[in-house]
Amino acid sequence: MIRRIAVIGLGTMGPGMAARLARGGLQVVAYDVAPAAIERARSMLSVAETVLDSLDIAPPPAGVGTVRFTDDIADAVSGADLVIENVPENISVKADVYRTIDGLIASDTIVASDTSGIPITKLQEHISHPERMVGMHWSNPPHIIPMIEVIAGEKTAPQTVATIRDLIRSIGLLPVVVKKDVPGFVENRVLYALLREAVDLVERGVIDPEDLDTCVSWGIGYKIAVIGPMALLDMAGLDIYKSVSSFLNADLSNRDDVAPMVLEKTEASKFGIKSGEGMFSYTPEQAKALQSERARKLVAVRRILEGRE
Ligand SMILES: NC(=O)C1=CN([C@@H]2O[C@H](COP(=O)(O)OP(=O)(O)OC[C@H]3O[C@@H](n4cnc5c(N)ncnc54)[C@H](O)[C@@H]3O)[C@@H](O)[C@H]2O)C=CC1
Ligand SMILES: Cc1ncc(C=O)c(C(=O)O)c1O
Repeated sequence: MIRRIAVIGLGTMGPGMAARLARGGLQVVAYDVAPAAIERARSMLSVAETVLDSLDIAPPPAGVGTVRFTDDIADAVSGADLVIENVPENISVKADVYRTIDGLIASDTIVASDTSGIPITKLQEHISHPERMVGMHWSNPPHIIPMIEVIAGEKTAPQTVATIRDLIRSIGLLPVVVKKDVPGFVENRVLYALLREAVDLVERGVIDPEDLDTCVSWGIGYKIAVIGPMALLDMAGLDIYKSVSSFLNADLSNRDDVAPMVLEKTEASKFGIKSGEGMFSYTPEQAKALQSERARKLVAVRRILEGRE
């Protein structure tokens, strides 16, 4: 039974995840190596709680469902039934965390990674009880998107997968168990196929970035929220898909390295909203306004999709 959860790493993903778990009645202890990240996470927590209210996700009874922040990793993980690791997407950074917590947790504590796509089998090499390690891949923003992928590595015990799947269900979220530990799992394989083509089209001057977003959001995104890709094939007709894919697949980007446009921007520390500039530019005020506007729209769409409006 999972009651107490340690969330390790409070950057983009950690705070919303902590808020959503607490709303599900779990006792969360949240830790980051950077004091500034802890401070930022504290303020993000109340923003996420307001969004959870607008999704009508009822608060748990008083006394359960709390988030406590700590700057001590031993304090964070001691007594935890589940540790969710949310540190940067880098095997050696993640391995350091696993090594640090290895001696601090019980042998049956589950260690989940929110990795975007590092195979769980690789991460398991760095922990002494690999049967208790599992992928638990949330989607950003984690307090709003209900789907979470659950991935077993080669050494993950089936019971570990079942426990995490049941936990996700028990707090009203939607687990999807991925059957093979492939890089990127399923969500990011699909997303990165789309992003590779989108970046390539902008880089080749086929379309401007703003128009690319209009085309994809209104042409594909809006539709795909209602009709998934497999159902869409049937709606369009497999005969049409066969004809178009027979000439188009060979023309799609098959780049197997990072696009120069992305390398150029990241080398200039243009990471997107978090640094004020990426594909577009953002003042701090614009970034804040954009975040609440996006949350408001995602909540409205989700309420409709769930048949609550
Ligand atoms: N950004 C996204 O949209 C998504 C990211 N992910 C995955 O979640 C993980 C975290 O991603 P983000 O939150 O975006 O990263 P981030 O870079 O925004 O935050 C990472 C946090 O980890 C902290 N950190 C670094 N080393 C640490 C350590 N040894 N102990 C404790 N904290 C440490 C950093 O101070 C930072 O606050 C990555 O594996 C990423 O691929 C998964 C889903 C979506
Ligand atoms: C660009 C990008 N990369 C990874 C992830 C998740 O792992 C996301 C997301 O959840 O939105 C993303 O947008």
